[in-house]
Amino acid sequence: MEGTAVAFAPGHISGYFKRIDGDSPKTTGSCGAGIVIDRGVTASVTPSPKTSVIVTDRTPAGESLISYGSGLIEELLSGLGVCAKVETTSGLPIGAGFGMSAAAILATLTAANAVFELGMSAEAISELAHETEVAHNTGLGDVAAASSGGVAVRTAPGIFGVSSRFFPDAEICSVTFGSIFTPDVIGSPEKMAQVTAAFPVGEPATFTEFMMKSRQFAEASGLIPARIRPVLDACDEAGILASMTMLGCGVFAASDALEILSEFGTAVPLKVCPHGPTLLEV
Ligand SMILES: Nc1ncnc2c1ncn2[C@@H]1O[C@H](COP(=O)(O)OP(=O)(O)OP(=O)(O)O)[C@@H](O)[C@H]1O
Ligand SMILES: CC(C)(CO)[C@@H](O)C(=O)[O-]
Repeated sequence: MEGTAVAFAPGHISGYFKRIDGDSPKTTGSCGAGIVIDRGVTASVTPSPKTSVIVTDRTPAGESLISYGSGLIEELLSGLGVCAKVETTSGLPIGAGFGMSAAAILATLTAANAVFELGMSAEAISELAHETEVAHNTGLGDVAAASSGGVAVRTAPGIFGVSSRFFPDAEICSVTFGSIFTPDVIGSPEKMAQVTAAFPVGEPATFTEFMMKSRQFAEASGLIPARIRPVLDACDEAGILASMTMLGCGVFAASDALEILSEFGTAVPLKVCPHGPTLLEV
């Protein structure tokens, strides 16, 4: 095997969710809804005698090397029986509620599938990506959502749980102050009980309904960090719908809230991504 394959997978902002435990990682996941966003992870995969992973981010705040090595990606490749030099570049900070782990897995698998000619279908890639996320507690519903585009509503766990997708031409804006370690939250039965109790009734049919349900959920979930309260207040005052990025210390707002969010940190304009993982180069 020779050459390099490069793939992109979109990130995902989860607005609300509840954990559903099945009898295997395949049937475990979450219900909820979130936005598949146009920033995500680009992965380049080059066959090599030994696996190595370089994780970088190229976010609006600048570019930095995050780590040499990623247990998640190394385990994934070893499970496929291949060795490669992998470079992942995240367009948004890792751990901040933008679903970068799911995007990294989906992008790496899409590129590895091409360069090693593994013959996996898009469905098989999503299935393996979802099982990997759940097994590592790094996400529950991000893979199901980011396997395609739009605002994704999930009514069952796993990759077949998306009941609807809609594609608003919305200006979205986000600001983040750092990470919340996902495994600490989704691995805690106490936190998950409060999250489940906060799950909103009914499914959103419009972007406005999605934003309202997300905020209602965030308030009732007990997950809102004090650090983001002034940002939510400023959006409320300006009549802009906003909520917390699940699971990160950040806010996402509907409409062009760049000016307001920029008062608090580096604000990022985002769009709804119309597609899932894409092969860019092979
Ligand atoms: N771009 C990446 N490349 C390689 N590994 C990654 C990448 N992003 C995340 N990971 C791995 O996933 C682990 C957990 O990430 P985490 O789930 O907190 O991030 P996230 O998916 O961006 O956040 P969230 O689930 O809140 O949206 C990280 O510690 C890292 O090992
Ligand atoms: C658990 C979660 C909020 C973490 O990103 C997400 O995977 C989801 O919505 O299930």
